[in-house]
Amino acid sequence: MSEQGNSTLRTLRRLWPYVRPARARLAVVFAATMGAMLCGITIPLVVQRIIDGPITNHATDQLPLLIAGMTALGIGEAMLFYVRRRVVARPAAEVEARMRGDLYGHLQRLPVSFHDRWQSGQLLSRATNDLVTVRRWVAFGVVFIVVNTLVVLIGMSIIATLSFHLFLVALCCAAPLMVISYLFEAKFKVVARRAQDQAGDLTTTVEESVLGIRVLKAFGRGPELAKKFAAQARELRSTELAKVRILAALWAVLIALPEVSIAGQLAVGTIGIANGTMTIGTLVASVTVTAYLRWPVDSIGWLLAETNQTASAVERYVEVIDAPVTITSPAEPKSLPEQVTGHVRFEDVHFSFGDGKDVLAGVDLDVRPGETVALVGATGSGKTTLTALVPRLADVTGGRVTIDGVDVRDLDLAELRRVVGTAFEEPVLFSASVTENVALGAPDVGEDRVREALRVAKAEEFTEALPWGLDTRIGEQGMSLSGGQRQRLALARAVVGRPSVLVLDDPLSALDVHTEAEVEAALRRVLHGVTALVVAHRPSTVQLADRVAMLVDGRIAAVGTHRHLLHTNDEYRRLLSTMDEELIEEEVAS
Ligand SMILES: Nc1ncnc2c1ncn2[C@@H]1O[C@H](COP(=O)(O)OP(=O)(O)OP(=O)(O)O)[C@@H](O)[C@H]1O
Repeated sequence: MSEQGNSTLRTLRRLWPYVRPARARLAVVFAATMGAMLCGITIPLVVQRIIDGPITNHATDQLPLLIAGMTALGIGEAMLFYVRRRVVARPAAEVEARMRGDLYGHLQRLPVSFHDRWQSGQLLSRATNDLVTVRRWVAFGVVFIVVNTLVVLIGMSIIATLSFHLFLVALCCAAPLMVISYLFEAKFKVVARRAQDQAGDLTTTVEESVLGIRVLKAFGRGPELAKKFAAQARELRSTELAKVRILAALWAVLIALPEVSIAGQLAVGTIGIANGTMTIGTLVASVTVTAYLRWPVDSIGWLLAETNQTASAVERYVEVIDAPVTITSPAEPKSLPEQVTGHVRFEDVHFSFGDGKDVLAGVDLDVRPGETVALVGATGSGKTTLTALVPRLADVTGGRVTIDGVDVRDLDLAELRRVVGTAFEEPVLFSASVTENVALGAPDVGEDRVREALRVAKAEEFTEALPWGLDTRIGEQGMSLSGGQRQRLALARAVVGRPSVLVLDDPLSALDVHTEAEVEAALRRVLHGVTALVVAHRPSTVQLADRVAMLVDGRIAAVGTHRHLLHTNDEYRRLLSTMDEELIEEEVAS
């Protein structure tokens, strides 16, 4: 078998764990399909008996039996095809569902760094289009490629037993089929993979433009993105057309070959009948078998296409499913003390995104229990990266982060994330009720705890005023809520599990003065009694903190109270001046 064919088989073998549980029912499908095809291909032999018997001999005594046999074969074929159709749907759908479930679970376990690298449209197309291709192949492709190949072999054997000369004619037409299929497979696989990747890119563009519709409208960039979409769609169309061209050429040959075979057999058979070396029944049976083989032969082209397309789909699937889950719970996790104080320490912490550049180059920071430390630094200085290390959204590449003296990597992930509450710069909300969105922070809490969290985050009033109160389904991305409302819901989510440590990545970002005041008030309450590390882009956030840590060149350049740093540190003053000139002047004057 060709290298290409080998790699296709190797790839398809990855389906086995998913197909295994459905193997009994798939075996029934195979048996029913094979049985149906065998019934069909046996009918010409009965025709031969009728022609060479009752018709040639003008004797009808055997006719009822032969007609009954033929009818039984026809009914058997129909019933077995019925069984195939009835049985096949469920195992194929189960294979698809299991694969999709695994993919989804794996995507959840994969680290944030994986999702940073992969376009969501590519992941989406793998979870949808590619798995539909797999289901179709399991239900249809794999069954018929095996059954039809066997039927072609059986058909050829029948022709061989009928007449060696007719068999030679049929074989001469079958040989080019093998060569063409071989050439076709290599070519089609490349184009099929390209089409699937391009479909993924197209999905990404659609997804990005839907999610970013406000930005696109605000900046009038819709037409530009439409152009990008049209270009990608054109590219995909031309790849699809290339696929069609390859298939069309193959089909032309596959359709022509049986016709040539029938013509050749009629020529050779007629000479045989004239010479008395062949019966009419033999020729009719051979031609009928060849005609019956038309569908199995014709179908081989697109079944190979489907097989290649499925191999590409599986290849794309395993690219994701084989991606290593690098952030996991240790085999023997350590425990935190019963009363967690929330003492967070960064000890000589280094971090690199794998490009050889240290974003964090030896960070030492001690956040005492119950203290709020604001993290400031120039844009791109690594503030978000530093905060991500506490709940292990990323792992340090050097040094360690500890909570109450225990390295976060030694803790069970579920326990760590129970202890550490997180809110991000972009307060993502899901298309679910207010309660469900908040309870995402601690799934096993009851409604009273959700209400308490909403109260703390100053979100109770507006959520209760929603049409169905806390049961109101808030739109995708929380679009039906204002920025300040979304921020407060994200804060409620961060505190609902009563964490000992809070990590907040710029919770006042992109708010207007009015909503900023509301969220700030919420923050004051949220921060009370927990250890908090808060990324600050605004002087107002800085003022909420007990101390401020300034990140410069991957290290903490200064730590102290806001007032102290303001009076003693030029760089801090410079940094803050980029945030709010007026506020600094007021402070310095006082
Ligand atoms: N996934 C990534 N891969 C490679 N580099 C990254 C990645 N994410 C961030 N960086 C780089 O790491 C550096 C620190 O980024 P980070 O987001 O932590 O900065 P920040 O201080 O939070 O910035 P800002 O104040 O603008 O939010 C930046 O130079 C950024 O370009």
